[in-house]
Amino acid sequence: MSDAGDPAGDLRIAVTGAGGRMGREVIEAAADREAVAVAVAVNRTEIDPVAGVAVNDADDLDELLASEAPDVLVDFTGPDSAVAYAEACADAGVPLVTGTTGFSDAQVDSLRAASDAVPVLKASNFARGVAALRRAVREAAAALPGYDVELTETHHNAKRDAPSGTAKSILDDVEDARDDLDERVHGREGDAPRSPGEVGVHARRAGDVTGEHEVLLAGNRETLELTHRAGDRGVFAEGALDAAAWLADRDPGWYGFGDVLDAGEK
Ligand SMILES: NC(=O)C1=CN([C@@H]2O[C@H](COP(=O)(O)OP(=O)(O)OC[C@H]3O[C@@H](n4cnc5c(N)ncnc54)[C@H](OP(=O)(O)O)[C@@H]3O)[C@@H](O)[C@H]2O)C=CC1
Ligand SMILES: O=C(O)C1=N[C@H](C(=O)O)C[C@H](O)C1
Repeated sequence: MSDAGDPAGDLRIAVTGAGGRMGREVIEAAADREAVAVAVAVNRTEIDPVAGVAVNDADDLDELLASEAPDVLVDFTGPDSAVAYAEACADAGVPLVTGTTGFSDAQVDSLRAASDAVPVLKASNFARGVAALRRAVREAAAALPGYDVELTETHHNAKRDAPSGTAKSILDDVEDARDDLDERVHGREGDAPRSPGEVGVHARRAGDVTGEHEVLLAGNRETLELTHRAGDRGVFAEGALDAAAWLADRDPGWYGFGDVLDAGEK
């Protein structure tokens, strides 16, 4: 399907949401990468080829997974479709990498159910810098007991879910590191004094900002700010392809991007 060809030995990926911001980025990153070929690309609505790759109707995904047998499917779509695609992967025996965010707890349970049949890797952020930010935040939160913590994320004006998936992952990290913090307060208005157990969460949507996450830790006479800024979506696409290459040969189970980084593999 890809003009780049499909030589034996290549990692053959399927891409859902091929017409989306991230789907396009993944296809373009695959075209730039040796030994990765796009075997299947689908989109919900009809679109022109992306980077020379023909894009099929997402309704035909089951058939395409059966006929093309890709090594792994890379999904950046929306929560409902990601769950449906996970079920398709489980039926077809195709490992799944999903970077989609905004899932409900029940939807995460559905993804986990698929991981009984195939390897499933879910990550709210495929930037290596965000993985480092999360480690730094865990360490700082544990090292600064009693300090107030506030998280601010900024994204482009077309982002649907708020707060971002990355913000929620960071908040989980903070709460793991600090037992005394257990109340997420989303913005403040009116008479809203801060209580000790809260973590403030602020979601900004503006222009074409790719994605920024800032964690502020403040005591009475000092502040610490830890910030990650994504320069472009290529950083996420590269991480997702690294994850796809790592996941293709794994046993069924539930994985995160940290597993890829811990293994030290590209
Ligand atoms: N983990 C990470 O590192 C990153 C995660 N993301 C996440 O990836 C997801 C996609 O982001 P982005 O590419 O910016 O979004 P876009 O809106 O640009 O693209 C979404 C794509 O998914 C498709 N889609 C959406 N809903 C459905 C549905 N119900 N059924 C079938 N197809 C659907 C759209 O199809 P159509 O063209 O028909 O609308 C489109 O192709 C978001 O959840 C975002 O938060 C984003 C960046 C990095
Ligand atoms: O929708 C986006 O754009 C992004 N979504 C992810 C998230 O929700 O955390 C990751 C990144 O920040 C970009």
